[in-house]
Amino acid sequence: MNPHLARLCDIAQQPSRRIIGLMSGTSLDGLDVALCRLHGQGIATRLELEQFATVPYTEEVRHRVRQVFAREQVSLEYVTLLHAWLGRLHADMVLACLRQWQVAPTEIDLIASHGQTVYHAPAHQHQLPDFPGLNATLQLGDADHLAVATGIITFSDFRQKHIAAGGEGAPLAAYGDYLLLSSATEERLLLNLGGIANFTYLPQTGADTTHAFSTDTGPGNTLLDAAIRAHHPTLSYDTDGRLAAAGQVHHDLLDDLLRASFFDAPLPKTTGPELFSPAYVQAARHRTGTMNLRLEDLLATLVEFSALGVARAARLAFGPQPALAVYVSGGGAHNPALMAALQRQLPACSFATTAALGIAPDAKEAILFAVLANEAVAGQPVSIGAGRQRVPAVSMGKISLPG
Ligand SMILES: Nc1ncnc2c1ncn2[C@@H]1O[C@H](COP(=O)(O)OP(=O)(O)OP(=O)(O)O)[C@@H](O)[C@H]1O
Ligand SMILES: CC(=O)N[C@H]1[C@@H]2OC[C@@H](O2)[C@@H](O)[C@@H]1O[C@H](C)C(=O)O
Repeated sequence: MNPHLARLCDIAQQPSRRIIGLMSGTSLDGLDVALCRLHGQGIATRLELEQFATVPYTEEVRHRVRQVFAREQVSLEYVTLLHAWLGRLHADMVLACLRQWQVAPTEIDLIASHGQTVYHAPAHQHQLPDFPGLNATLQLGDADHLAVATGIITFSDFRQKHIAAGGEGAPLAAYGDYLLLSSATEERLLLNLGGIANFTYLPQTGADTTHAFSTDTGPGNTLLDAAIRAHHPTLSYDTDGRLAAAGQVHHDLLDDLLRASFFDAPLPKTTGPELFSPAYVQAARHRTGTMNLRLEDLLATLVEFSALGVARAARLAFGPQPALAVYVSGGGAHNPALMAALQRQLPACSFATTAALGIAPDAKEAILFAVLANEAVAGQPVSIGAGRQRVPAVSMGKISLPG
């Protein structure tokens, strides 16, 4: 037997595994690296987050990713090179973290690498007649580079199996959220405010997965970050939402932003910066004569837009006045202007961060991919939701062996 496969069998039979989860999302802020110890599998999974770091992307990395990110037309040569280059970059970042944490690569069982999303194309969004009904998504950063450079067996490209089995490739959060955070005593909404916002609904049913689901809701931080970058190229975000808090919502612009059919489409659904782009905001500003809006007012309007996206999805799912315990994760949890807008839009909900449930809000998405790899080696495929909201029961991730 290939010794790496023998090692994988051993790893699958261990009572606990040390898995590094990697996530680099739509904000292009950096690579999230979560060193997790996962005990058991399935609904009995228990997480210890041993270490976490966000290794920032330099301006050069961001520039390179933006050459292809969410663009319909790109150089195929550039995409090809970026795939290998990001794989190596992520490997170097992991090795640097391990050195800093004084952990040898041989002490790690697996890496679970999400890769860098560069294009997300659910059928409802691309509507291309050549590919009717086809969902597709592309993450770059080939995992063979991670496996070879670190010597650690690496799982990657998790989204493709979800699509192959009938999903849109996202959000995958439902699986990990269900395994780590479902409760028999509380109905929960786990809201992630990344570049794109999404939530997972976990009914108060403990092990019954029939009514759980996750969906994207629209923009999270992506339009806010783009707006501030256009005015202050050296800033990557509106720190603590200070500028947004000093602005006024422009209601005509807000109404225009809400025109996208995405907001009325049934749940669950996914989206990305392909739709919610600076060009989308520019078009709405042209139509509403708000090209000269103060930055503060633009940010206040975009904050309200993100919050309304979440509220609309919650109302579609739970009726006019959702009353749920909401636990927030992702970078938007650090933006008080966004959190205040959410509380205004969903007054009957209570808000806390996932820290209240023992999950560091900035680490949650990277942890989710570690959980998916843990399930792929040691678990059973779990079916979540029912009807349209059902997500396929599959194990996800492709395997890269180090040699
Ligand atoms: N102190 C802060 N004040 C305001 N916003 C903040 C703060 N800290 C982080 N953010 C926001 O969070 C963003 C990063 O969020 P996160 O890392 O969750 O995104 P991501 O993982 O790239 O996105 P996605 O979940 O869509 O893949 C930043 O770009 C910024 O907009
Ligand atoms: C295609 C893609 O990378 N989608 C991301 C993105 O970031 C947030 C939202 O859009 C979510 O659908 C997804 O990530 C999380 C981790 C998910 O799959 O649950």
